[in-house]
Amino acid sequence: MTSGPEHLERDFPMHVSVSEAREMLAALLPQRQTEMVVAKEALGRTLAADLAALVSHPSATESALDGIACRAADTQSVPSELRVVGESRAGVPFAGEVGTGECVRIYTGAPLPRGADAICPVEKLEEIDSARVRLLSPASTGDVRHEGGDFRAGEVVMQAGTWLSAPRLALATALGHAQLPVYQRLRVALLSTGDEVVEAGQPLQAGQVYDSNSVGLSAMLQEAGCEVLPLGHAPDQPEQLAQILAGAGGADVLLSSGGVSMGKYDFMRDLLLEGGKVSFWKVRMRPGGPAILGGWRGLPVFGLPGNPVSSLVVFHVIVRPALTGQPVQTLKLRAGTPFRSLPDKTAFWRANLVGGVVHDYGQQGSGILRSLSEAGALVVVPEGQRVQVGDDVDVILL
Ligand SMILES: Nc1nc2c(c(=O)[nH]1)N[C@H]1C(S)=C(S)[C@@H](COP(=O)(O)OP(=O)(O)OC[C@H]3O[C@@H](n4cnc5c(N)ncnc54)[C@H](O)[C@@H]3O)O[C@H]1N2
Ligand code: MOO
Repeated sequence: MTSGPEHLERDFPMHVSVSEAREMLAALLPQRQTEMVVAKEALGRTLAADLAALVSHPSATESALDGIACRAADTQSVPSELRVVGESRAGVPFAGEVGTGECVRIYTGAPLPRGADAICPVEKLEEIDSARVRLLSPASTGDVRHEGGDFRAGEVVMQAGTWLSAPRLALATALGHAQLPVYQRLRVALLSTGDEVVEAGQPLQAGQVYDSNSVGLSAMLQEAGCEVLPLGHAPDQPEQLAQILAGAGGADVLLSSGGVSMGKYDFMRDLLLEGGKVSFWKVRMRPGGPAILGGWRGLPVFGLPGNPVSSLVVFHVIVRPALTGQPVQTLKLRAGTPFRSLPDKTAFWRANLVGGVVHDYGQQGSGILRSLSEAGALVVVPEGQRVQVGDDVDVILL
């Protein structure tokens, strides 16, 4: 007869789908208050309100190039000659009006003078003398940036729920917001488990491994805008594990790695199965299948598998989207090598892009740590599918 923890009487689902796992984790997270944060310090946070532009961009109609501003109609037959009547530079606009046969020297970002509607870049100009230029090609109205052409004052440009990447922080600042309404950080307690796991910097005996998960996961949590409460490392002893978890007060959720699969010493699993509450155990994915979600004394606990590759993949496709509310972004790309999945598991293959085509990274074992850094992408193969060379596949960029 088969035995083991998989065959315990249970009141929770096993082998949930990746999207079910994500939704169940998100459902255990607390509703968060909002706060105002200086834009420079809001990297990775989530906007709690829509942001309308307080100003227009560009704030005035301006030149996109260094050259001269003139009337396009004057330059249709080339070469053409124009009289230079002044200069407009960023911050010091030309006060007059450009008339027929006239031009103004202008620089990128400088306001377009009245009367002018086109730009000719310096590369297409010859200086006849200090007051006259010859145009070697017609001036273009396309090199004028119109006031509000990017966004107009009052326009809602960023939506509540947007995750604040570096470019989005720059945009929020350009909209005129020095402080941003964001959700408070989730406080995530982080724990590594396993007798063989050793903190970096210590000597390593045969059979031991450095605690790479705590460093990788901590960095990914910070990128996701979370506050990390490091709980260090727990040995394979149930009492000590319970004691460490009891010290996670103040956390919104605990993220652990290791001790969730089928082994005798997988105590994170036992702690939740026997003394806690389980929302699900095992996800129909590879790598990452043994992940477990539950609670311990009211604290939501997500147990990642110990294998660093598995924990990275689970973090990417389940944990991060649940913590940030941002969907996993996928691209459709052409397969340059075959990929496949088992009938009951979505496969996430480490892969690389070569000339826009996606290739299998090579060794796919979840103990191959080099793949964490050397693979630039994950190819997603839904349950029970075979991908042939030339087929389109969903790809997540890492
Ligand atoms: N009989 C079965 N055995 C296993 C199954 C199964 O279904 N049946 N699942 C396998 C899969 S898939 C995975 S993934 C692993 C996950 O196991 P655990 O979550 O219990 O993880 P551990 O056994 O504690 O460790 C696995 C592996 O990862 C190394 N590790 C652990 N923590 C860290 C860390 N913080 N930093 C770096 N490396 C770490 C650990 O030394 C092990 O080599 O189970 C399979 N077994
Ligand atoms: O699926 Mo485990 O997560 O292979 O290593």
